[in-house]
Amino acid sequence: MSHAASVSLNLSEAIAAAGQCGATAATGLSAIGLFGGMVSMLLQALLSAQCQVSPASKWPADYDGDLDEEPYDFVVIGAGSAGSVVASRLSENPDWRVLVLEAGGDPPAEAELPALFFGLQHTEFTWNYFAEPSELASRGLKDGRVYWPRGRMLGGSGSANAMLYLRGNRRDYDGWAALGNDGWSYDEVLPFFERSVRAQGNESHPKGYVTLNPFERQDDDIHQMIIAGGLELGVPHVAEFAEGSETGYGHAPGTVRQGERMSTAKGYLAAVAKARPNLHIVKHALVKQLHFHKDLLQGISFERKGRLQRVEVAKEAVLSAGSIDSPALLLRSGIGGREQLQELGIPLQLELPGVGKNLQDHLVVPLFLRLNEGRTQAATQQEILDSIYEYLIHRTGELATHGTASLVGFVNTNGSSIYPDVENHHLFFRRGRHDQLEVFLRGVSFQEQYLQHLQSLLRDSELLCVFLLLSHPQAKGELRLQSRDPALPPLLVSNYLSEREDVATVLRGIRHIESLERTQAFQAQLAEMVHIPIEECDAQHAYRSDGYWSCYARHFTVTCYHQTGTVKMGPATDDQSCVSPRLQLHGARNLRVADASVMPNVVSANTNAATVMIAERAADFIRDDWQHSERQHLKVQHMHADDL
Ligand SMILES: Cc1cc2nc3c(=O)[nH]c(=O)nc-3n(C[C@H](O)[C@H](O)[C@H](O)COP(=O)(O)OP(=O)(O)OC[C@H]3O[C@@H](n4cnc5c(N)ncnc54)[C@H](O)[C@@H]3O)c2cc1C
Repeated sequence: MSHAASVSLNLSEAIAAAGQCGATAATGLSAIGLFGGMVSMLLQALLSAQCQVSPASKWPADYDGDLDEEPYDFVVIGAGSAGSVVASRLSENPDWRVLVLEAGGDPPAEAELPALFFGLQHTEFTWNYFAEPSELASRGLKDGRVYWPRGRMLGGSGSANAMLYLRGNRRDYDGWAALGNDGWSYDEVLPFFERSVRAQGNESHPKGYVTLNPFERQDDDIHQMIIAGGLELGVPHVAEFAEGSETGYGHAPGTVRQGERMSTAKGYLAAVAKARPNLHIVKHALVKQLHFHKDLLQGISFERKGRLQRVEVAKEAVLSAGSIDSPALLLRSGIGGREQLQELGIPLQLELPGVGKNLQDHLVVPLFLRLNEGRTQAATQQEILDSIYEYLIHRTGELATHGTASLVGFVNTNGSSIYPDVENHHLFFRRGRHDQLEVFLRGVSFQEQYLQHLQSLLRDSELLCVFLLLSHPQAKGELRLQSRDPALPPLLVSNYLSEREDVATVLRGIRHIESLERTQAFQAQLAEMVHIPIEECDAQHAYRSDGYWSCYARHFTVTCYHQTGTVKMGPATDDQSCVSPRLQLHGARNLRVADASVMPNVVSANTNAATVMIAERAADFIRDDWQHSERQHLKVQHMHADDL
């Protein structure tokens, strides 16, 4: 980031003078109009550049035709990370009519700018879910509840996420296969990862719809400090996470292109929708229920513009509403544990006790380091203005990236394996960027007194927040319905830090960050762990003792937004599994689930890449099954003809 301002414009004075300048320009006394014309051209260019960030033409049209005419071959519920992929792949066959029902609409402009992704939270573009309060975790958050947003727009959470592209570790997928999920080992899923993306620097890769690129690098001194600190502790610097998430510090590529987000809704849907009359996308369509006759899904009802509608399914439906809404929709449709459904008075359609169970998430304990106290320049208003101009006109600069967030550290805190047990993300706040810190801390729901304390430090220091993420949580949470009324959100239980092993791993992760704090690289930037005053922890424990850090972790337990596993994949012999290894709902003939909810165990990395891979696999299974049966059908017809 360029910290030097080239022109010393006093912004407040300039704004105050603007009114007077307008009056002078109107009377035309002190200008001949040439310069005024140039300024007006600039203003028009800026306004038009603003409109180009997310114009409606960037997104597929909202289908407004008659949905009752004939059944759709395939109906995909949710146009998120996974649903967009499934719908795009299925509609490659021009003979198949494909319908997508998405509860949200087009993403707002803010979703396009990598730097603003936290700003989407707590808005109408997110499902604003909160987990239940717990004695064991998240006590320093508002109402003691951790906020679990999911994207509610085309692209789903993939339009609200931090765009980091990481596949997870070979061992994750081999572990899925070992649970009886044939075909899901790392070597078997790798081609589906490759199929989904255009590799970095390869704009003409024939397979992938989603482009990967490095994030523009800002705050290079901070990147170097973290990498050098890691090296001092023996954690390697990894040029590329070649085989998923192996231990080391390295830069993750982003699902980003020329400074703009590249969600699957953009890459897979918008890119093809105009050319595919067999693909219909209906926005603001809130699916309410799945209708079965015995084991056959026949129709889907949804609400749109205040009207309840129903669409019929000829071949299959694919549920891609994400790890919270997919199980919730199944439960509302009578698919789940018998007792829970009976309690709510929902008629049992299909007994699948695993629906909503096995909820896994990467909990995060954010730790703050104060840097360069008293010796760093505060960000100026002019730099902020420059960054807006730079983004609007060139799609580069501070707004085209999220600073240090792309620098990821996978660490094994036992030092005994290359399989990481924690992952670190890094969020850097320059001195004076109270606006950025505010958006972040409000996003993660910090209570006001903690927010104010951190804000006060930013007056004369920089802050580095290390997002300490638990890679393999032993504790599992749960999703239940609190009512059959779809207007009421499901009840979410995080169970964060309810297993001793998880607390122990978090403690080792914190010790790793303390060791980093003591390295020469960190000391050169005057790094010092922030002691946030927490009454309960300070009263009961010596600062930095194990007891203190456990107490700290139980106050500041947030999420990395990786909820998974609530409609678990597994063989029919596992009574907690909900879908087969071909992603078919156990006990139903024509319903598949394809999204992050099917992961039997959360991968040891951020979950978007794995979700896209799952969706590619789902489309492949469907194509295989139906093309095979259509070929069989044709063969039978031909045989009949020959017989005649
Ligand atoms: C803030 C945030 C940051 C993240 N950062 C990263 C990151 O940097 N890297 C990474 O790998 N992962 C990241 N993740 C996680 C990743 O984005 C998700 O794992 C992934 O997007 C999940 O995809 P999905 O298809 O399962 O669900 P989603 O993408 O959430 O899609 C579900 C879709 O279904 C729609 N829907 C839900 N209910 C209904 C209904 N009843 N009717 C109709 N439509 C419905 C939703 O509106 C949504 O569009 C992040 C997530 C969040 C929220």
